[in-house]
Amino acid sequence: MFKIALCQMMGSMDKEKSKEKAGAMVREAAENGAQVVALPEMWNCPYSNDYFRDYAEPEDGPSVKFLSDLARGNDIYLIGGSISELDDNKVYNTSFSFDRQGKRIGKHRKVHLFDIDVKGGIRFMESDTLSPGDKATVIDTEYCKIGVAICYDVRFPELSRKMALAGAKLIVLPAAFNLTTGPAHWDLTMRARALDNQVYFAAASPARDMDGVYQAYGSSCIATPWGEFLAKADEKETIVYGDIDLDYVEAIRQQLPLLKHRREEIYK
Ligand SMILES: O=C(O)CCC(=O)C(=O)O
Repeated sequence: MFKIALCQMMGSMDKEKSKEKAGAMVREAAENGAQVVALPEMWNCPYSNDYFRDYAEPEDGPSVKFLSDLARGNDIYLIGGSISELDDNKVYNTSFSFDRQGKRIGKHRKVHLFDIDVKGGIRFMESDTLSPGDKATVIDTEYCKIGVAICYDVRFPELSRKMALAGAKLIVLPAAFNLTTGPAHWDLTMRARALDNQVYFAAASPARDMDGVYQAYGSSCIATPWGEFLAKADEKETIVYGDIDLDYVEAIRQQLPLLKHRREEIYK
């Protein structure tokens, strides 16, 4: 059993201000007993193609160092949301993870870029500025294996399934849905990924800023392996907490052996 905290923080155009906010929320979560803490997608960069390149940093840049210090200083595992990462003149939407000593234990580049055009709703073309990652990410912690994916990645069940088959009992998703697809699909998708993989599924969103360049849906949440919500935020700045019970994962997997009943030979 361990406690996870999702920091639903209000972003800012000012990177230093975002760092201060992230630092304060992670500290508060650790003081409240969280052993694993997650930040949202693009927590230090406005979520817009206009800004990704300007705010991008290399993996040895100050934001990654800041996250490592935050993990070590608070003695927690940190899933560092995602930041805009610059590598070889390409920009990625990347999540870095750290152990209690601040050692980097994971790096996930968003695999599925958010290119959609919903009539009367939202058009967004991440691929105008971002490049995709090319692998699934599962990190090792003293509690269990944790899968890490980013936002739109959640819509591709194969990725979560791959992480579950690689041993993940918890999947953490830094995410920033919007006011069109959020109300329609957020709850359903998070619960479905938890249910069909019999994992805890924890999604960390930014708080909603109606004056910002992007209005996030908020609703950071933790779904159980039974497909229910254990905790869920509204759209305001807050920290969402939940106890991850690994015995419960095993119990559900025994009682309803979905993962065992798979017929891979038929799906190929
Ligand atoms: O899938 C969606 O509806 C939202 C995805 C998104 O906002 C993202 O990938 O950043």
